[in-house]
Amino acid sequence: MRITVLGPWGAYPKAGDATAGYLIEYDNRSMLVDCGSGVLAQLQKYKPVYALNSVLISHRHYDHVADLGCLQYACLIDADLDHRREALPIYIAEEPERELQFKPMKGSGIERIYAGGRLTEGELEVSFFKTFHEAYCVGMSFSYKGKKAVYTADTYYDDSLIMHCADADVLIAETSFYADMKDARNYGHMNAAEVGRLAKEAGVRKVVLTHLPHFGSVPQLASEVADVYDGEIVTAYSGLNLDV
Ligand SMILES: Nc1ccn([C@@H]2O[C@@H]3COP(=O)(O)O[C@H]3[C@H]2O)c(=O)n1
Repeated sequence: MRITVLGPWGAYPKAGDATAGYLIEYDNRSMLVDCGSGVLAQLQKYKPVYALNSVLISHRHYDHVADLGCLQYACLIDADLDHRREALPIYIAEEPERELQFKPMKGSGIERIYAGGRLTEGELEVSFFKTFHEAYCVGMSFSYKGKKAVYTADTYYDDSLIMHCADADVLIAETSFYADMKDARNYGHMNAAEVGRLAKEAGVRKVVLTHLPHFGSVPQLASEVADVYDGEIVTAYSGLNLDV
């Protein structure tokens, strides 16, 4: 599978860029993971919106869903133009007892995903695990032909994340704060030292730092992760390809 980063920023996009969004391509299929601000514009650098087969949303914070309504409009227009024959399934993480915020539209459908759940699409298996954030949020583990990629989505550090990330070929980890931000947990996020610890304890082969902060010096994050973790470290940017 090939993962392309569409947006590496937390909170809001830098000029011309995007917040959380990842394109996963496998077996001639395309899955969008998170749909933050600017993601639709980034996506279309690589393929038309009607080429998407499914969408997964980790949680309903704006920097992960800001472009979702516009994505639904694109599906509506594509359906009217006959570019899209099947409704695009949009899977949104939400607690079982809560109503889903987004409503289906012509061209797209809305379905629920939750921690402990699974989704199988061809040879791609996705399992969802609980993360620790202000909104209900799921991390995602992708298995394809013996390879494993994990996306933490938004979370503070918790030892329970280790088993979900264990032995991943690639860990895409939110790295919202610098190592000296000891109370990252209070914001529902990880600092760079905690990302290093997670990558090390889980024994992952490569860690990709994402959900990047708008302050400080972003390259410093990788050196702070490297103080703890010996494997390969890449700081995400829009257009980064990860072949897993
Ligand atoms: N003191 C703060 C507070 C918040 N933030 C960012 O704002 C984002 C709000 O949505 P989120 O998904 O919880 O991620 C937060 C941080 O990236 C931040 O970078 N610094």
